[in-house]
Amino acid sequence: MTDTPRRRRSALYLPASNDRAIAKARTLACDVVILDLEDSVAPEAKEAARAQAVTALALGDFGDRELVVRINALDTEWAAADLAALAEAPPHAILLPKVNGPADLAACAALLPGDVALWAMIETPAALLALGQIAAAPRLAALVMGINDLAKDMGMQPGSDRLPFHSFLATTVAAARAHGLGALDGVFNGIDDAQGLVAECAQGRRFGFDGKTLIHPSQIAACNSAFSPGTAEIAEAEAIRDAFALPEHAGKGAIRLDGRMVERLHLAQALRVLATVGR
Ligand SMILES: CC(C)(COP(=O)(O)OP(=O)(O)OC[C@H]1O[C@@H](n2cnc3c(N)ncnc32)[C@H](O)[C@@H]1OP(=O)(O)O)[C@@H](O)C(=O)NCCC(=O)NCCSC(=O)C[C@H](O)C(=O)O
Ligand SMILES: [Mg+2]
Repeated sequence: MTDTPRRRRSALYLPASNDRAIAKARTLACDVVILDLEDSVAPEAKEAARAQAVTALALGDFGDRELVVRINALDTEWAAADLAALAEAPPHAILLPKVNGPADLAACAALLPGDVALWAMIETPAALLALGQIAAAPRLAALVMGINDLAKDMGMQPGSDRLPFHSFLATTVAAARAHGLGALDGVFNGIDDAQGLVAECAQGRRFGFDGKTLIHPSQIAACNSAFSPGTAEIAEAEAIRDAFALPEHAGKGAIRLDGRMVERLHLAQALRVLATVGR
């Protein structure tokens, strides 16, 4: 199987109130642009930000980048107007913050234009307890970690290894995989900490995320690199593909390759890696 899901290595948030950032996003190497109407926009700028998001979407020119708008939470005074405005210029997906359970997603989906997907932020304690039901919601296409809000609501101190979050990172990826959804890791707040970013991207990849949400253009290159297969991974995938293609391995489920067992599930994984790099 060589299905190639959409690449979502790097998803850059930007306040929709910031027109310079919107213009810049059209030139950046991120896979996803998330126009934020929520926490990065001050209450007094909410209406202007919404109007700027609609204008940006109508103008387009974002190339292949997937366009997502994070609206305000459903229990705020702004959410209904956000959804109504986006019906005029629909993005690829709407990201709903502060999701507590599947009812929030159903309420949002009922107001969405037909072909717009729904993404859910996993950033409340209630969402962690309802992950399975959230992930099963109709029209949902991706789960996005919200580490800052989780840390706030749970009184947690993430630390550089994010140890208190490990179980949540793993169960979020499990919920996404069980329902065929994308899974994006949370943001790294240290804009000037390049080493810390590299480490956290690598950690997110080990947990199985497709990519990471970002807050600054300077974070994109490291993130794209961390969530792309490296030279060794590509070479290994080619070796597995080539080994299973040998006549002596025809019809075998498991073979020996370089001193270890390789099964057809590894072949499927290898073919997916190769598909992402067009081989
Ligand atoms: C964090 C920032 C406020 C830093 O801003 P600033 O110091 O002004 O940035 P620079 O001077 O370094 O900017 C240089 C140029 O790059 C553009 N820029 C900056 N950030 C972005 C961006 N995110 N996207 C596109 N372009 C960007 C600037 O406009 C400058 O351009 P130019 O003037 O033309 O040279 C700022 O980076 C920022 O606002 N970042 C995004 C913040 C955000 O969206 N936050 C919400 C998401 S995070 C979150 O909520 C996570 C989750 O919910 C949770 O709970 O964890
Ligand atoms: Mg948040």
